[in-house]
Amino acid sequence: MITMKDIIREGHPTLRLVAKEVELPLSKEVIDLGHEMMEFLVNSQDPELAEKYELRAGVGLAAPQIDQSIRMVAVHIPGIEEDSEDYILSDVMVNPKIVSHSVQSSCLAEGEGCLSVDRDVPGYVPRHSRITVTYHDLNGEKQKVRLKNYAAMVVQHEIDHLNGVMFYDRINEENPYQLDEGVNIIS
Ligand SMILES: CNC(=O)c1cccc(C)c1Nc1nc(N2CCN(c3ccccc3Cl)CC2)nc(N2CSC[C@H]2C(=O)NC)n1
Ligand code: NI
Repeated sequence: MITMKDIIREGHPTLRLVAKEVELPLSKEVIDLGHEMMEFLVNSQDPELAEKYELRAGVGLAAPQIDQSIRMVAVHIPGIEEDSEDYILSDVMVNPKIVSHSVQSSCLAEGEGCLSVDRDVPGYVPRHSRITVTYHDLNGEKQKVRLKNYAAMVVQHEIDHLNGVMFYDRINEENPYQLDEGVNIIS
């Protein structure tokens, strides 16, 4: 199982690489890795398991974060309602591609955190408010999803990892809480 020791931290060169496209059909190794990445997110959100294995909670994980420079991310985004079993989005995305996006931008009101960044980096991270993403799932099926709000922020954060981009690259250096005209804040 993946634990925090498998997650590389900022400064590790792999985080700044452009990850390679995954060959189709998917190999057993890639499929197994995808399931392990999803298992990490599920475990990290379970209070007992997170404590037992000292996992930091996350809703997204990109393969480069476990030093595998391939284009695969896992997202496991719970509904906001307490203890609701339904998830806004839970899937492993192979070769995810943003095929269209809104002109409008949004950012998370509380900023962003990253499992590869062991410090608090305050500031708004402006991203596309809405995105349409195509990807292959672990069954090799082509998927197309339209995302907005929190899920759209998370998926863009993870796709950034596939292009060597860290969330703080997008924070305005002069004024981290700079808000351009029309940027929507998601709380
Ligand atoms: C600096 N301020 C902040 O971090 C921040 C501060 C407040 C609110 C938000 C909303 C913030 N922002 C932020 N909060 C999250 N979590 C909220 C808590 N949650 C979680 C925690 C415990 C159990 C189950 C779960 Cl579900 C895990 C996920 N996650 C991300 N990101 C950025 S996109 C990828 C995603 C990620 O997984 N990061 C590790 N950002
Ligand atoms: Ni991250």
